[in-house]
Amino acid sequence: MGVCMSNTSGLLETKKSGPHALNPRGEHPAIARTNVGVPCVSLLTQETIHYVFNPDLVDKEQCCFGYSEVPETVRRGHCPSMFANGEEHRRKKAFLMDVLKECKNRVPSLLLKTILGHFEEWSLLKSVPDFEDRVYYIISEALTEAVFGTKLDGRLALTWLNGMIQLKTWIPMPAYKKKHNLAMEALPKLLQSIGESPKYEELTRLCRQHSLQAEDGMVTLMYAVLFNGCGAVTTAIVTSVARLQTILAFEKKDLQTTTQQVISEFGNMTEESLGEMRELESFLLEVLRMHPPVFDFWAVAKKDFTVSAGKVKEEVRQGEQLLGSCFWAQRDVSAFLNPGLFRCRRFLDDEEKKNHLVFSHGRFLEAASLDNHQCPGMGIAFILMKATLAVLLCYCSWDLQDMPVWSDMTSRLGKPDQLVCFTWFHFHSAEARRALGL
Ligand code: HEM
Repeated sequence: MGVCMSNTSGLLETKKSGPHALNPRGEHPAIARTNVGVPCVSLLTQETIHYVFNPDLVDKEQCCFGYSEVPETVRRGHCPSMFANGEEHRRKKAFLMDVLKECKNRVPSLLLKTILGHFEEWSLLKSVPDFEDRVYYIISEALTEAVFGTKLDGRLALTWLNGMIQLKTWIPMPAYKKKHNLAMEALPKLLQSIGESPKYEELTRLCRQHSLQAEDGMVTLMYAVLFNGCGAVTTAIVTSVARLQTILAFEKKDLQTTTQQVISEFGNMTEESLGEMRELESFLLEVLRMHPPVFDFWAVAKKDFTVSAGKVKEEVRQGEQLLGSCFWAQRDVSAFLNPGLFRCRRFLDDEEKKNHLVFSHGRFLEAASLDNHQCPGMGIAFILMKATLAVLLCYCSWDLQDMPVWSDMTSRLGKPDQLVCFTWFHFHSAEARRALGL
């Protein structure tokens, strides 16, 4: 079961093969000892991945994802909620959950307003080569306006995001270093905009209520919104647009018709009407099953324990790194028939299947809480993803530059290998405004 490899060769293999490095012979092990840049015990099935979610057994390593890290220079030494443990995590998560709860009902209308403005602008362009970045601008403008009362500069936010993660290696990485320097320069500008935002006083009051220093709270919130939130949502939208290209024509037509029916019935896009778009939801869940934006969940054993899967057992020692592979757990044949096949209606035909999704750092149907690291932004994420895709499906036309192909490169976060670009884009703006009562 053990694979002897140095950190450097392990890292290079992981960079080359992504999650396939964990399953090189296609044997689908439940547990594997390997080296992906650091030695780790990887957990690859529905049965074993849950050990990585158990705070009684594991802790988060401060600001590290196994072989990579978020250096203190891009977070002013503060520790975002997803890397915090125990009491610090509880305080930070409680603060974030309060903020997200307060702003959620503003998200649909702010998003639609932002989408209309951007799509009208895209329509005037000859082509949209930077489609991926432009989705990030839409999502971050809408979400930052909901949270801070003013939109933060999307380009600055993306510069910060793109330079945040650094590899732990001696190999010189000039491209990473350059992005890191740009991210460091973006950070004070973003914090300044937040300091001048209409909601700043209210947010710092909330920080005090949760015993957080203002800057600690703001960096934590910025990370949650721009990294956890906008990063993952943008990726899922881009992957969905690529997937729309690969499904059968009648399946795409069905998605369009059923979404259009809901819009006609409600005449708007609110949490309620979005909740009725069940075909679109099943399509999205299938995108997130096959192409989760976060492939790997990392943790460190805080005591010795045994991981078991049927007859297979592995002793884990305190201090060892664990890697829960969301990518493989969501391709586990014990839960999903033909897991390598993209099936739009998989979650419509069988609702129970949702229990086996773990892309939110735990069971999809289990709520986020102060005692777990599960994503507290799922409600908002589905509003953002469904509303954007509904407008794209019902009121836009485009052509992709390349037929999407997936070799599951970790750096692409679930998106196809090549950048997703439009050779042309048209937005039926008047029709959209009429249908949505805008
Ligand atoms: C499809 C979209 C999304 C996916 C797939 C996703 C997934 C995840 C995952 C896997 C984690 C755990 C990361 C880890 O601990 O290693 C996480 C945490 C988190 N997410 Fe999301 N997320 C999404 C959208 C959002 C949105 C829209 C927000 C905010 C509005 C958000 C806020 C957070 C926060 C604050 C955490 C940290 C939780 C904690 O500290 O316990 N996420 N998310």
